[in-house]
Amino acid sequence: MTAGRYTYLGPEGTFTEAALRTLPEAATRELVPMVSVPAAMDAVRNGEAGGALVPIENSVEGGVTATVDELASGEPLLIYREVLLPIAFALLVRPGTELEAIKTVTGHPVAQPQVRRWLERNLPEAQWESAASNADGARLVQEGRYDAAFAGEFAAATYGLEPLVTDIHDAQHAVTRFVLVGRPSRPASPTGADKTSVALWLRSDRPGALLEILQEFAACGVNLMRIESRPTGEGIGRYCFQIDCEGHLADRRVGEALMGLHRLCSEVRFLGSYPRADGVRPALEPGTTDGDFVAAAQWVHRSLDGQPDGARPPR
Ligand SMILES: O=C(O)C(=O)Cc1ccccc1
Repeated sequence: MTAGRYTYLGPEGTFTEAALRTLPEAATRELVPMVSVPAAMDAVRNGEAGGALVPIENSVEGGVTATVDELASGEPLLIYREVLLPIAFALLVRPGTELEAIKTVTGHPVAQPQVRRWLERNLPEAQWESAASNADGARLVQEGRYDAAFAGEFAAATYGLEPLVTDIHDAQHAVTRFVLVGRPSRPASPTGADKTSVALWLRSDRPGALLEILQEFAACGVNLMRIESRPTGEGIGRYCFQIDCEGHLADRRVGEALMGLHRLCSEVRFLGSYPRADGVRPALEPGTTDGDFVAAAQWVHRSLDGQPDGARPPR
């Protein structure tokens, strides 16, 4: 039963797997590790899996480009959930390896900026090589390709390694955000603490084009949580923007802002409205509640019907 299957960035022992296992429904699903983010997402596109968990951004390094680009291209997928996971790395080695013997280290490219200072201080001569994921780095150490890998301490047992150093993180409170994507269908109902993601392409390259987009959010009182630009591959200066904002598409202020984007952009791809992992409810600006938008629309209709509001003194 493929709908019950969830893929994730593998192999076994990634932070992504740890994040996936925090979801209650993971206990009843078949969890299938994939070799890359695109492979995990394509399995959903072609119906082999009902969902995929992939890393999307990190509080130190920013966007995970493979995920950001996959969401903007190919068959559309929607985000249904997000998971936040605090990240601390362990330096995993084959049993008996000592720190002085380490000449090569590996890990996911997003891991490197999170351990850079630790490496400079403790292994200044070691050569870094990127792996497809942190657990894949651990697998490569097991195979003898590298001397050490930065990964979750929990990955050690899976690959017959031992944690030589634990709790490595240059920045305190480093957090990675993961998203559960599925084929497009109705977004989950609003919870009051939601987030909405879109990808957009500007209609033309002219002064103020991006400002016009941002003004739509500002005018509707919608707070932005992430904005990222990615090259489209169509030439220097051609960008796709991805934006996360507070609120659900069903919230009037969000719907109005996105309608503005639809008018202004050559393309807007809705990437989902889903509950915020931190459960934080937005602080609304005066005049931006659902009731305010409904009252404004009713006022327009009353005016068109020849029933203006009660006599107000002219200003
Ligand atoms: O899930 C993993 O282990 C990954 O390789 C992706 C990643 C990279 C850095 C921090 C968290 C997740």
